[in-house]
Amino acid sequence: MISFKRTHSPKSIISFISTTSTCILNKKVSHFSSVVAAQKQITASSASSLTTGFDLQRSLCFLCCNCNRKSVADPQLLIGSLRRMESTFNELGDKASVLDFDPKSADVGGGVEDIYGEDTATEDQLVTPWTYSVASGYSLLRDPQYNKGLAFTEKERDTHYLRGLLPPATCSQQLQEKKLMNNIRQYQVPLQKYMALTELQERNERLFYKLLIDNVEELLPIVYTPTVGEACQKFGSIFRRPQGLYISLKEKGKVLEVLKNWPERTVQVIVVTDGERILGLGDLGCQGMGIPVGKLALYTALGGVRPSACLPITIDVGTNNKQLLEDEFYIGLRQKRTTGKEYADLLDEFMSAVKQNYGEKVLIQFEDFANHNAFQLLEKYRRTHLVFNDDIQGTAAVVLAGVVAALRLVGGSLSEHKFLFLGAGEAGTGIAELIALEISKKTKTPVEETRKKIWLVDSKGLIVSSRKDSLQQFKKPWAHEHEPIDNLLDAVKAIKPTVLIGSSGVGRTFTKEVIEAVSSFNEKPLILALSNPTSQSECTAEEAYTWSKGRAIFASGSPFDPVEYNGKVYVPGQSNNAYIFPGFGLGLVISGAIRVHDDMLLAASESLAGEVTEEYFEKGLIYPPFSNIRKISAHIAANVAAKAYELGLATRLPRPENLVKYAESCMYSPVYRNYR
Ligand SMILES: NC(=O)C1=CN([C@@H]2O[C@H](COP(=O)(O)OP(=O)(O)OC[C@H]3O[C@@H](n4cnc5c(N)ncnc54)[C@H](OP(=O)(O)O)[C@@H]3O)[C@@H](O)[C@H]2O)C=CC1
Ligand SMILES: CC(=O)C(=O)O
Ligand SMILES: [Mg+2]
Repeated sequence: MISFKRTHSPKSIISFISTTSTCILNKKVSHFSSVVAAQKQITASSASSLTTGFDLQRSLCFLCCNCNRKSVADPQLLIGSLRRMESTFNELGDKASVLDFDPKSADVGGGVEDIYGEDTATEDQLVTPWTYSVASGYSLLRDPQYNKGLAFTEKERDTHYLRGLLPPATCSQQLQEKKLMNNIRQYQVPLQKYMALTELQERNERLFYKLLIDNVEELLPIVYTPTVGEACQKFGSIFRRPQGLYISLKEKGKVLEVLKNWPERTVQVIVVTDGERILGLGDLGCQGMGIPVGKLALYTALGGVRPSACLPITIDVGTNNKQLLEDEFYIGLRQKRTTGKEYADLLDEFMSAVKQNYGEKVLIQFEDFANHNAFQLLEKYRRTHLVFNDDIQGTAAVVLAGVVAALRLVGGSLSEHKFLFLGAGEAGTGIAELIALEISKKTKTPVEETRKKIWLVDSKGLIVSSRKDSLQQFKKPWAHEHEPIDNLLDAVKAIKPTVLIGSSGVGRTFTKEVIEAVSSFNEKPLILALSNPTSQSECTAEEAYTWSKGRAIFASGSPFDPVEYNGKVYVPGQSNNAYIFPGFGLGLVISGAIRVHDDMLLAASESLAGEVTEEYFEKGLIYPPFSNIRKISAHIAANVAAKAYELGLATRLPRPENLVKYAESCMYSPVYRNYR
């Protein structure tokens, strides 16, 4: 048996960690609890030495005798590491007591025999799924967090046992990026591009993020809407390796244990879905996992949150999607959705377990829950957890920003405009409420009054007071006095909105008649078709420009190409919460915020609106391009953090003086690190 004793001093461990990169364990280590105390002691005594970016807990686990890790798959590799570790310590002046290790006493041999009996085991014999414990050599190439492929330098190839495992050529990250973009551009089918990018993410994480950051406008439609929608629909067929954590009804009573199976301990942002309202595609059950994975990729690429600090989660409570239940490749529980107490209990267990495992400051972003759960979950947990509903709150902030920016083009103040929504769910009522709040704050008018400028249409028609008793709770504030109207066109004619917003999840509902009607009483109608993916957009960019005779100011949830109309090129903007949530989350993380407050949403929105400069207005754009998004996210983060400090909700003290600089300094960079 190989065992280690942690008899050396904290100083020597720190020195070791910063000088022996081969001792970084791979992600499969699960014996963390025994090293937490040691970590605390070491962190306290030598915090300033911890600048290497290595994972201290993982490295310590390697050294900890309590772990009782019986073996590793390649003893020779381990012995090599230990020898170098010994000499490192000796060089540093720490003597022989550093390591109590005798390779001769190891009960594992080397060679090519089936020493673990895995190959010869019969079906009813149990085998142990051994894993490499040292990211070096072959395991380093297989570790997406550290793999650099051909970009490993000659020296790194020597130091990390990579000789012969790679072809002789070396190349830069830039060249790798060029090659990959060439490859990706050759795929004609967006889903193939999605799969190629997923494969890259699992192979070489830094290269994946470098590609995404440097080519954000080209790749966003692949890793995000619209392609991610198709990926979720076909998730079972294209599923290769799990990318997040699946918590199903089977794990009831064991959710904390499931969370502990996740290899990373320092999680800052969780995006969680139960898959019931995936974009405008409905209930995709467990296959909704593509959404948390995609959103968190944007957290890293657009907002600079470290990938290891991001955790995608799908809660599988069944699905009511008959087609999926009958699909042989479906990856989720094959049962109808559970509701009521069983659902609430599982969610409650999840929320408690997250807090217990990751503490008070982990951000839980609810994503694509159906509205009958989404509002209740937000209401239930917003006072006890750091929770944020992207569809309700993130969308609200992004749309408010777009509308405020558009005022520069259409004129008037926010309170002088009249809003009509098609769709009165999470997005619709969330946006409506934030607009009403902003007007209320700006004009010092009660929000009950400012709501009267905003009208919503749902599947049954205009929301009016005579329907109040039968309305869901979140619709009731919008039940104004008016005679019933059962369709959008008549509602447009009666209300005469200056701003028309689609959040119904139903495509092609802004018909020619609707757009002509709204254009008949507005010089420049503001039309936002928010529903995703592209197939569900209330209208296309071309329809908006053509039917309004080039007068509409248009943005959509999923991207559309520029449109030429009457010899002029119109560039549609993308009104998507992706502008907000990465920077918003970063702001919460860097300030150590413990709760989300509506004023933080207003702060984020104001920051985004402020990024729209004259050059974009001239093109009719009401959002800045995504190519500037990291700078935009840093500003949003700074504004959100400033608000958190102002409200007394920030715990990271003292407050950094320059929050923009601080936010930028916290952002993850995907440029390769050099290994010792
Ligand atoms: N661009 C962005 O950033 C975002 C876009 N979205 C998109 O918005 C859409 C809606 O999302 P969300 O609000 O969460 O969904 P919800 O299910 O909460 O709300 C949908 C609303 O649309 C109404 N509706 C459905 N069909 C019709 C119809 N034929 N005519 C009129 N109203 C209809 C529903 O009416 P009823 O209540 O009567 O059933 C409901 O009020 C989705 O496509 C989603 O992708 C969402 C978040 C962000
Ligand atoms: C963008 C988004 O969050 C949605 O469509 O649900
Ligand atoms: Mg969403």
